[in-house]
Amino acid sequence: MTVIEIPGSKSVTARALFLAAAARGETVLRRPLRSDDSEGFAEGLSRLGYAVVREDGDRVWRIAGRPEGPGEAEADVYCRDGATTARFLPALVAAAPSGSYRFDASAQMRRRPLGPLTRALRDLGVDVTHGEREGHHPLRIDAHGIKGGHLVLDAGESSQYLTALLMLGPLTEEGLTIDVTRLVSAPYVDITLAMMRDFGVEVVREGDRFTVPPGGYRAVEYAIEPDASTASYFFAAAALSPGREVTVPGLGRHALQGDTAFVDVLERMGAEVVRADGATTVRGPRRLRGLTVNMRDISDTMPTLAAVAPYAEGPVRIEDVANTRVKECDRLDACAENLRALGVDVSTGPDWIEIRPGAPRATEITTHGDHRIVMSFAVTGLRAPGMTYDDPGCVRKTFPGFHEAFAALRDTWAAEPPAGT
Ligand SMILES: O=C(O)C1=C[C@@H](OP(=O)(O)O)[C@@H](O)[C@H](O)C1
Ligand SMILES: C=C(OP(=O)(O)O)C(=O)O
Repeated sequence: MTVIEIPGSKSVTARALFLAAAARGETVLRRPLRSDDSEGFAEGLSRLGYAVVREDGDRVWRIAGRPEGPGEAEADVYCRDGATTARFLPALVAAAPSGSYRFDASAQMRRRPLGPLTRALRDLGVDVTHGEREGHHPLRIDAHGIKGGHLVLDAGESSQYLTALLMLGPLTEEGLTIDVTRLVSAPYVDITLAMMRDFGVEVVREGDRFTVPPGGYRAVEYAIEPDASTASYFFAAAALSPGREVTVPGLGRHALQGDTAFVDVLERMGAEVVRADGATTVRGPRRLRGLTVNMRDISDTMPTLAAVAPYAEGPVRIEDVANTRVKECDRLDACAENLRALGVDVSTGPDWIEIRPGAPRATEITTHGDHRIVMSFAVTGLRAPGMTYDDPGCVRKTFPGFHEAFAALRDTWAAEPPAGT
């Protein structure tokens, strides 16, 4: 059995930072993610005048909440590549009684949309000015408090618009009612609702309507669980390796993150999965089956599945993942491009990809600066040694130590025969 310690969840860390910043009192976060995305979020908070103090070798972050709003009346915030930073922080400052805040992001993040969110903020009376292109970074928020009210939101492109508005709700005078017309990545909204509850706010959900009461958050002590999307590479590595087992502590059957359901997909393909209270284990089968799977809820793990798919005995068809085209890169195209370069037969449509069985030959992976493309094809590389990447360092977005951790797993397995052989 190989035990892998996975760094903290990006999504949980970003929400915890938002909620802590807005809460009454001091929040203590244990085991936050330390990566480019979460550092960018914390840096953004510091720029806005919220204090994030690091302790215990950076394993604990203390945040002094400011329910009254940012400490700075004006600030420039650079959101790097992080969509949680680029979409959540404008919502955090929008309810401030006054202030002018400018946001910008990397070229990659500038290409990604946030129009439905900024339109909703305008509907609430916030002054939003887009710098170059409507619905994209850079942008400026001129805040003068938000009364609250009713919104209709299309979150069919990204659930992060809804998360941002839900977390903003308690900071408005009268609260918010949000009717959602479309929603992708729904389990991320469940994370938001569960964490808002932990910080003292109960959102009422009736079908597609979310009612958020006013009143603000309270500070708490909060332990961040390991990142389930990051864990997918290690679970996939086990699934590709007959007789090998990977156990991830801290991600058990009650985990918050929807991406834990990636192991259900591996199970359908033939892997053995054990879901305990405090850990999940995946054991590699002799053979992997092909399948057709809808990944709308867990689309960050689409590239992980695409990268192991050639080793299944039948075709793997992944459906309902149109929004992976507006992530760090167009992930459907990037997966297809790299699989073809490996010699694998692939087809794609507007919202699907189908991968036929093959025998990948190592190549240089074209990453498009996307951490998930690197980490996914590293898994393919377990059976096609010699893989290289045009930008291996882009893993820093969510897991700066990925290459070392993955090499350690490979070395451990190389040194000992698998169980049952
Ligand atoms: O809210 C979040 O933390 C996230 C929501 C998802 O995005 P979309 O809702 O844009 O699919 C996911 O892909 C992203 O990595 C993190
Ligand atoms: C899509 C992702 O990130 P984000 O949208 O938070 O930038 C991701 O981490 O795969």
